[in-house]
Amino acid sequence: MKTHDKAEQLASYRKTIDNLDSALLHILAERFRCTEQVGHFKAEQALPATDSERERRQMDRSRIIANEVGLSQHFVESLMKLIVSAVVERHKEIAGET
Ligand SMILES: O=C(O)C(=O)C[C@]1(C(=O)O)C=C[C@@H](O)C=C1
Repeated sequence: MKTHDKAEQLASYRKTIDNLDSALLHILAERFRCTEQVGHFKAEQALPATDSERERRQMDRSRIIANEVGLSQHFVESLMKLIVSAVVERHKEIAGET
């Protein structure tokens, strides 16, 4: 492959990566918009920010999906924990505001 073609190939891969990153972040923002509503609902109903049983079931489900799509279970679990811990922090903030 010529140097120019190699550069074009890499640029093409990176365009795809940028599109996928954008899609991922849009979906993540949509999830946070939903959990924001859950946070307000929980605060209004005086429910705790954390639901450990729900998180356990989510982790089980995430591990199954990770296997189905060929992602590392460890990676998916870490990612889900990162996201859910940010949600719990936000729910605590909302509860403190009300
Ligand atoms: O399902 C809930 O009760 C939520 O508050 C949402 C969520 C999540 O981000 O998925 C966040 C915190 C809970 O501990 C469990 C799950």
